[in-house]
Amino acid sequence: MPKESFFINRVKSVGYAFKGLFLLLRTEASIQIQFVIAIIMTFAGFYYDISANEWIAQLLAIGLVMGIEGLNTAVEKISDYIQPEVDPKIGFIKDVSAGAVMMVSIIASIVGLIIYIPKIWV
Ligand SMILES: Nc1ncnc2c1ncn2[C@@H]1O[C@H](COP(=O)(O)OP(=O)(O)OP(=O)(O)O)[C@@H](O)[C@H]1O
Repeated sequence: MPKESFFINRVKSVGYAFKGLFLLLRTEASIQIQFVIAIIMTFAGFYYDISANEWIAQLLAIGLVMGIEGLNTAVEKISDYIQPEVDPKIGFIKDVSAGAVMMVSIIASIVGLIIYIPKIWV
């Protein structure tokens, strides 16, 4: 494949990915809620003047939760597309996908507690 076409294809892929990001933010309530929480936590980070390492942990936690939520949304959409009827296998697939979001959300909450509890209560 010629180099130019490879480069143009990469640029197009980035464009599609941004389109997906805006679609998630515009249409998915769970992502919208997480986005609002991310903004609140960013303000909290500046207010409590958290360290560089704490910013890294917080940003990774936010990115992980929202990224996995995006994949969970994709799993839900594929599931509804391939099987609109009630189906225990689809139920299992959706449950484990939601479980992945829950797993990173619990860890992200713990990261938040580790960062902010000493700043708020000490
Ligand atoms: N086709 C189906 N067959 C069996 N169980 C299903 C099916 N669709 C959904 N479920 C069950 O309902 C739960 C919620 O599914 P749903 O697709 O509404 O997800 P949600 O988390 O409510 O999504 P949303 O982000 O759209 O609010 C699933 O985790 C699963 O247990």
